[in-house]
Amino acid sequence: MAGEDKLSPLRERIDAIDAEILALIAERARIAQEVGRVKQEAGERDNFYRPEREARILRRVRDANPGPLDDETVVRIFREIMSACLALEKPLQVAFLGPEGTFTQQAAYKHFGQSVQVQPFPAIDEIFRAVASGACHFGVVPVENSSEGVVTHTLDSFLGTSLLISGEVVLRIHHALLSRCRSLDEVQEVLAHSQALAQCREWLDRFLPNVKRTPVSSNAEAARLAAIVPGSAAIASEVAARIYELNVLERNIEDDPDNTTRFLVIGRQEVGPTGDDKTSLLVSTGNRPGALYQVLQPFAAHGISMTKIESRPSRRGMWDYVFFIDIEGHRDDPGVARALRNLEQKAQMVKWLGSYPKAVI
Ligand SMILES: O=C(O)C(=O)C[C@]1(C(=O)O)C=C[C@@H](O)C=C1
Repeated sequence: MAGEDKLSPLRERIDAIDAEILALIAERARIAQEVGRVKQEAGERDNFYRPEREARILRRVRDANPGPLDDETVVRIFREIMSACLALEKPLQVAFLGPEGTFTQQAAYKHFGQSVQVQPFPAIDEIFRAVASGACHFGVVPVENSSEGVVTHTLDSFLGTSLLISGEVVLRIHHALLSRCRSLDEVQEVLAHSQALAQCREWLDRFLPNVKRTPVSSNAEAARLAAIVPGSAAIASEVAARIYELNVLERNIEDDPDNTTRFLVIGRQEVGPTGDDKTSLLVSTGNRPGALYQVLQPFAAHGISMTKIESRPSRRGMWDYVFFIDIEGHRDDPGVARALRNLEQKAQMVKWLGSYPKAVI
């Protein structure tokens, strides 16, 4: 075959490099096992996963990437190596909003790698319960979407929990239209989560204007139904198409090409500072004049930037609200610590929901 004589020496070099990579990965894995033994001897039972250390490693890899592979690709490769190393120390159980094939499952794998055991739960509050009870080490829940805003179920679940946020995951959301049908004109009903229906509204108005739209509990549930309800189609991910054996009738049907969802990782452990962190807070002020100003002022005074503020009913009475606030920095950073002390003097209640590394990719 043409060029074969030129390929052989290149392939020999690749073979030699693969042997070196394999030896180095094996050595890394043995050291991770040693780390696991040290943690065990120190009496750790559940604290094997160290998000702050992982974020530092992944940022170092991203910043040192010489190319030609892009940053996302090299981070993904190292993410998987670390995931496998952690599984040698202690396999993690991670709860996600199911069923199989949801974007939340993709977010869980993006954050923890493929070597964790993921477990689907049908509702957000069940994920909180699974983590609080110790049935799972961590949970992954959606918190906001760039076109649809906050996921109120998730915010409300923080009102009554002592769980902490240990990380965030940012995922680009690409919706596809999946069906057993062979073409768009056979489709009589579109099933999807209400947020996905809203995110694809312009596309649906244009290409399936007279087709019934039915909201269901998740996109993966829509895909599961589309496999058994004749004439139906689901809006879901291409991963769901593989799981439920559906045809991809159309790709990227979201109206906003930058459609992104942010997820939170919830757990029971505190995470140390990494130098590029976020802190989430729940603040209540009581219903008095200037309450919001009192909440914002300490951050402005200490030069802390706020990345999000969201108000929700407190469930304690009519017109009583709580604020969900995200700020830049870790609670151990001196500026953040000063702003929080100041805020505690002004607000009725300040609940720290966790300080955690910003998403690396
Ligand atoms: O440094 C540690 O504490 C480790 O356990 C090692 C390691 C790794 O593979 O680098 C694995 C899991 C932790 O979450 C962080 C890092």
